[in-house]
Amino acid sequence: MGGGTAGAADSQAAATSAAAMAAAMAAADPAAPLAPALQVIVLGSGGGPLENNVTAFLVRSLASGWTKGSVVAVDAGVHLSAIVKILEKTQPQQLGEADGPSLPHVLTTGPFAGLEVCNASAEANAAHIHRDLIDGYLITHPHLDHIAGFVINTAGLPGARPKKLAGLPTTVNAFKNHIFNNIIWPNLSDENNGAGLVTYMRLVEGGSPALGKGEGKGYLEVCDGLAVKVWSVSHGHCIERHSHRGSSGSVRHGSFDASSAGIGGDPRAILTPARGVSHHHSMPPNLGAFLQDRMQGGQGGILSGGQTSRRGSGFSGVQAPDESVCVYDSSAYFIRDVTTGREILIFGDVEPDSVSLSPRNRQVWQEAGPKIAAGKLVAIFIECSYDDSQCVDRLFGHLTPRYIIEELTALAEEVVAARQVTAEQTEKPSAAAAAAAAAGDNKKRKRADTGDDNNNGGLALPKRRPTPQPREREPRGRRSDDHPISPKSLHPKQRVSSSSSSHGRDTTTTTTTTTALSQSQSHSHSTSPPTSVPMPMPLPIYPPPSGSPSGSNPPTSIAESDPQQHPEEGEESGRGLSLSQSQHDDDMMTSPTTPLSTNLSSFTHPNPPLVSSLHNALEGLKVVIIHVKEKLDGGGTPPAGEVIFEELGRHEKEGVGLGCEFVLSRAGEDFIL
Ligand SMILES: Nc1ncnc2c1ncn2[C@@H]1O[C@@H]2COP(=O)(O)O[C@H]2[C@H]1O
Repeated sequence: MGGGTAGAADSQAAATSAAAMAAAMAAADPAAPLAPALQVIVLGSGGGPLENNVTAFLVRSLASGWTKGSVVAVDAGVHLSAIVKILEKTQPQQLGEADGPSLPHVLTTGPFAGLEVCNASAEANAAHIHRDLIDGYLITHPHLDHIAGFVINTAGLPGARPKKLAGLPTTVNAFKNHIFNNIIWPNLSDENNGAGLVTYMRLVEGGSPALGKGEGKGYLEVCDGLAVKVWSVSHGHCIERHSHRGSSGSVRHGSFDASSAGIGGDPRAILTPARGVSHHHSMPPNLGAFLQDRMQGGQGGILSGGQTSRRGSGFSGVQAPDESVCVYDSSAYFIRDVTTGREILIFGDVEPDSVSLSPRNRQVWQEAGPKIAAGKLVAIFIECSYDDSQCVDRLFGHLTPRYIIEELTALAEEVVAARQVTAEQTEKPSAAAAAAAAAGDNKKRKRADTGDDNNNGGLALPKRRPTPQPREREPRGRRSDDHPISPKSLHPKQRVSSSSSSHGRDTTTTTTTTTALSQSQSHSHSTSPPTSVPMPMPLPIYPPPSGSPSGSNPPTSIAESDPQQHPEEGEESGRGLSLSQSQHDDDMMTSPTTPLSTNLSSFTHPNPPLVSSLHNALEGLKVVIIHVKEKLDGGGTPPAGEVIFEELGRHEKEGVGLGCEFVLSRAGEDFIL
């Protein structure tokens, strides 16, 4: 597990030279596997409630060594204290003392192996790392558990250069208006007569086409050897009357919630690129900038039917008098090693497309798919805040294992499509030309038949699920709840049992899907009647593809999956799988974020050829689980991360088997990728 903490200075140096070699090899042979090029240090792996382990990473290009400004932080819920903790564990004993290693000293173990330190004190060395090595902070969203370390550390440790605070304009605006506002915290920024310790970098969503070239087009170089591209994603919704939000005069930039925009036609036409391999065919990569321009140009009315769209920072909702739903913006960063082109993808908090009022994950997967197919994108850091027992109305904009699988299935579709395009493109030109000529008419006819007008460059792609539609909102007239409300108090009549909410999360445990969990937690959780329990969405579990490795050696043997032989497990799985549509709909009414029934049917009636092709589609990809929320139950309950890990493994085994490697992140560890 984990990355390369075992690595000593030797291995770090080897990795660095390997990165240089890889670049040379890649230039000679584009198909050659790339050597590690990136390091990710996990400073904070959790999502609370413990405030000393909240989201924070350091990323660097191995080729850059430990030079000034060579490290970029991704979120900084914790920061300096976590670096101190790592150094305290990994600096040699008696460093700088008569009977210990002399100073300066090159660390030989831990995530900072290879770094020369000049102090015996771990704190002083951590201060050096913060002050001199880390220049840029990529913030996914402005929630406290992602920014607190940065805010506190930056005031106390000014360096010679301002820290670059980079994020979507919504994030930057939130810092301006709600953090560095001389109320919550002094204005450390270089705007509005601030102290100048922080300079804001407003990133263009989807990358600016004016930046970079070739495969690096659109990427912004944020530090030595690293370039980034950001996409906005959704992190739950807020359902309250909030006239205070957006009243600051900040116009929301970047991401765009067409579901609430009042734009005619299918919102996916704008939000979601066509199912082509490259969405850039159908949408400018800097859609955010385009919309930003439109809005700044006094055309904000396009968002709200003629009303000025003034929105609160970090929200995708439209601040219109008759609108009371907004979506928290978060983001996902593609981080690219400039020398080798190797990439990782790090998500901030994110919710599943299937429950989102503003589904935006598909566009990230459409960008990621071809990169995975090309072997460039090697790891995805994605949150899994809760285990599968968390009911939908308590997701608060987060993922659980079942939704991770759902999202990764969408990614797998994009990877398969990209591979197919590559395969077709590398066919003999003459054969391809002949086939294209022969198939041209057919395809035209087929597109007309299906109504699918996506332009895939003339290539027949496997049919992928469309991005879920934003949920239709109730007509205003039908809502009597025109008061500040929380999501869980919506549709009170539709709630099956009021005891469900009073029991909180405990009532959800009957949805537990792992045998281990049900055994270990059955004593400590309430046993509410099943009718009061929101049921889980059926998982995207497909039969193993015939002829595939799992066909001959299926991960779930008949005996294993036979409910007669394993009644407990069979019952749980069976319930999730055989749930009727009407029963499912009833259960999901407990949540305002009820997944669309179309999503459900897409899971229960998958396209067989596509399902088959998804098996092992993500082989070679590392999926690092972050932002796990501890339950702090005590009493021998397994840590939340272990439960999540087990559930992911079970979904992999019983589902299509996407083939990726799941890794649970832990603070203090690192990944060499
Ligand atoms: N409506 C709500 N009621 C109670 N807790 C919430 C609500 N919305 C968000 N939260 C919690 O607040 C937390 C803020 O950070 P997170 O998004 O990590 O996780 C969130 C939930 O744990």
